[in-house]
Amino acid sequence: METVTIRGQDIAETVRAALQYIAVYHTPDYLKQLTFAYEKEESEAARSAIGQILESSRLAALGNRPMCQDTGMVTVFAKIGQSVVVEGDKTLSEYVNDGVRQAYLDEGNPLRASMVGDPIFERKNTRDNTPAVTHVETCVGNTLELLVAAKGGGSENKARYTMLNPAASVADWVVETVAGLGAGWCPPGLIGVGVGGSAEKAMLLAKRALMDEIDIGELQKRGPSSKEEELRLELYERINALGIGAQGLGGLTTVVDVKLATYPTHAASKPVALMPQCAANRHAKVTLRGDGPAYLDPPDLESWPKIDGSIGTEGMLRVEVDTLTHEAMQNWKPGDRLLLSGKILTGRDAAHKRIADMLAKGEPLPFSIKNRVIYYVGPVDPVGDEVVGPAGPTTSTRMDGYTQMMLDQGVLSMIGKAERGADSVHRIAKAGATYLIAVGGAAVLVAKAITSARLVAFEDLGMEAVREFEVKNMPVTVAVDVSGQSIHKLGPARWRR
Ligand SMILES: O=C(O)C[C@H](O)C(=O)O
Repeated sequence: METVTIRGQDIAETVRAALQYIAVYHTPDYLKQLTFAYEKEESEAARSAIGQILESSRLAALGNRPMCQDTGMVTVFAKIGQSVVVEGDKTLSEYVNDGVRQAYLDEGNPLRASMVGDPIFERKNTRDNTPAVTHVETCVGNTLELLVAAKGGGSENKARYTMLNPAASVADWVVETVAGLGAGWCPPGLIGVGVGGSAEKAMLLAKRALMDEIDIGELQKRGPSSKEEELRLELYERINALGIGAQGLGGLTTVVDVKLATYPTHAASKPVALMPQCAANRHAKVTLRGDGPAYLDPPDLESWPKIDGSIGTEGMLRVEVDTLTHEAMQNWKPGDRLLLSGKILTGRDAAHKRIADMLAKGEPLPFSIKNRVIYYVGPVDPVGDEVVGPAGPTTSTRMDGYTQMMLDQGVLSMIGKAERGADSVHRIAKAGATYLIAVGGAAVLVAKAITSARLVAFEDLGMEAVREFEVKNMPVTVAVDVSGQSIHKLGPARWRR
């Protein structure tokens, strides 16, 4: 076979372009299946959440801005032909990292840098989203195939693994595990299941499977032709019957597909990995052939579903957060939809830890939390005339350990996504506070409600710094009310089948 030389800088450029592309455009198969889910959804809350995700996706595509504020950790599956020579003085992974750096620091459409260099101690943001996680496999041939993905932290955090006994049921473990995941992985999405091989192989199988085309609709129509397909259908039905629904609000669709990949394994083993994929389903395949960088064709922007994903403000309670009191929150009930206006503070993982460290040392905080509303968010940097880039909520359970600390500081209400832990719910109710949710995955739409943003503290934390947002009619839903009732318990219980 003829040897082909592929320039390292073409690899970097291909990765750059692919990352910019997938940050902005949902894949057509996901859009199609999500639109189908939207059309058949009977739960009003879940239908509204899906509508907001679809509308936000359209705005992202039209405005060339990221569909989600979490623009992900880059994962690349590279398949390199044995007759390929990579020209340059760096490794393939280093060229991939060059592409990541260029994509995330793009001036026209900067993506959010989420990677921290040292995962245990300092956890300092690398500021350019490097490094990527690159898996390289060789094959016979003279092309380089790159499967480029950018996976959000919320769904990656819900990856699970087990070693089953050989006779145990894969389906039962998967369904039970999904039932216990909560909504931090931002359903409706996909579940990838990898079975077999060794422990690490099963994880890779599950992740790689997520990037196969969404085809459950066709599979349902034509019927299964293998045991694997039967298992996919069973999982799809059983997971959706759990009633978790969009954002965990309770509804008909929790997964838009279930992907399965298998590999031979040891007679004593049955490794099973479960990998959720959030609504920001971002991946693309590009092939380099030695004739320059590979680019993806721009999608037809007319092909985005024209649904009424706008927030119908009818029946929604307008709330002025600057004058909000405990008494005013007494009448809020789980599921109530509010439009917030006024000034809210932002803060997420690193800011909460910084606050805790300062309080432990007896240091004064550089801002007051008393009677404030805090939004768990790490926004994308703004461009042009934006005041802030896409700014959807992050998973609130990670802040559960700080709930009492924030309540002691006088916080009135917290905004995030997904359920709170039982202990947090109890503490929130005891303090007469509340917990609200915005729609994860509708980051562009949420950002439209933010009219100004200013840095308040902890600038060194990058996207995790504390900011003050002025919002106008920011749509949120009451998730935990002052009596400790939770929409994430009530909703799924109602829609479980
Ligand atoms: O980091 C974020 O902004 C969100 C994160 O992906 C999450 O879902 O919790």
